[in-house]
Amino acid sequence: MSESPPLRCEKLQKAFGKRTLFSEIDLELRPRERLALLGASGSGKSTLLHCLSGVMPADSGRVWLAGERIDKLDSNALAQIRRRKIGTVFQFFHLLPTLTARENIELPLQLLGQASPQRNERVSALLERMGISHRADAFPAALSGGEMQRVAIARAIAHRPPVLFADEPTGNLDSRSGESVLQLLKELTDEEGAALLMVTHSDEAASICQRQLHLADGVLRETAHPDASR
Ligand SMILES: Nc1ncnc2c1ncn2[C@@H]1O[C@H](COP(=O)(O)OP(=O)(O)OP(=O)(O)O)[C@@H](O)[C@H]1O
Repeated sequence: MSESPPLRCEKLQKAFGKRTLFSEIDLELRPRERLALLGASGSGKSTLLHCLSGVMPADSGRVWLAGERIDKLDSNALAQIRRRKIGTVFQFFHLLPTLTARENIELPLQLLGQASPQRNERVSALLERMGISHRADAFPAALSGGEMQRVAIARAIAHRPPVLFADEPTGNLDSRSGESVLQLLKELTDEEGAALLMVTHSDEAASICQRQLHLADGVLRETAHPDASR
């Protein structure tokens, strides 16, 4: 049996008041694929990401996460699916300030009821992989932006979701930390077999993706990648 696409939507439509941001959006993310979503400020990129990740209902259309249709679910069922099937990385990290780096990464595993020894093993391996083992017991306020984003990426992927969403993951980092965070995001999605949908304004960030889509006037257009082998 062929693998379900990690993410798929058909005829997705969203308006705010009289302004239709997009309509008739069809999109399929292939297994392990990284896709960049580009477009001018205000074109609706984040709104599309929110509709695809189940944060916000679309006005109409259908969305599947790893083969499960999510657009008609009640909030409990949706929360359960989102917990298992997606991880999200934000521009401003969104770490819980009262938890240490280790505890932030552990949280999604706890919510899924994973036993403590497996949790510890997974979190230690991720801390090591992200090069932040020495910061495991630090609270977010004591971490640099780059370190916070590494924790956030580890947290997003800890439960091995088939799809990661990232909204401007380097938007709040200097260029050097941004570059190393992108490299880690690329390597980690490859190693873990996760697909990635990333909203970005940055060509550098888009260059880690095999596919680039531009949203303009409510329409998605694919642009050829200048270096598809990256
Ligand atoms: N909850 C909301 N209610 C009303 N209007 C909204 C809401 N969320 C977003 N908008 C409007 O929808 C438009 C698209 O917003 P969105 O954040 O999706 O754009 P974007 O392409 O991600 O922009 P940017 O690149 O600046 O982050 C904007 O005009 C915004 O003001």
